[in-house]
Amino acid sequence: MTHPTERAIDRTRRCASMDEVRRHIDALDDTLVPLLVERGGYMTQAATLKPLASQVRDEARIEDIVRRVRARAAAEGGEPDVIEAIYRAMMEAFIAFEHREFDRLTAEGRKPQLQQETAP
Ligand SMILES: O=C(O)C(=O)C[C@]1(C(=O)O)C=C[C@@H](O)C=C1
Repeated sequence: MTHPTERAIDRTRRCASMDEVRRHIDALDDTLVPLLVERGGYMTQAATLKPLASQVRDEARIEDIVRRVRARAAAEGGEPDVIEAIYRAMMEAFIAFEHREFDRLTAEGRKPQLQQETAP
C-alpha cells in the first residue's frame, strides 16, 4: 500500500502566484504528453493484433481499467471521479485512433489474421 507521504497529492507544491501554478502544470504536461504518446503506440499494436474491427472497443477491459485507475487515484489522494472522467474521455479518443490504425493497416495489407479469414 502507498505510504501517506508518498502520495502524489502530497507532491503538489504550494504556489504564491498563478505564474508559479502554471509553471508546475506545464512541467507536469511535459511528463504526461510523452507518456500518452507512448500509450497510443500500443493502440497501433492492438490494431495489428485484433483480427476484427468489432474487437477494437472492449467494454469489459474499459471497465477493468476504470476500476483500477479509480483505486489508484484514491490511493494517491486524488479524486476518483475526476480520474474516471479523464480516462473515459482518453479511451474514447484512443478507440477512435485504434479504429483509424485498424483501417490503415488493413488497407496496407498488414493484417495477416484478417487476410487468412477472408481468403477464398
Ligand atoms: O486493451 C485493449 O484492447 C485496447 O485496445 C486498449 C484500450 C485502452 O485505451 O486501454 C483501447 C480500446 C479498448 O476498448 C480497451 C482498452
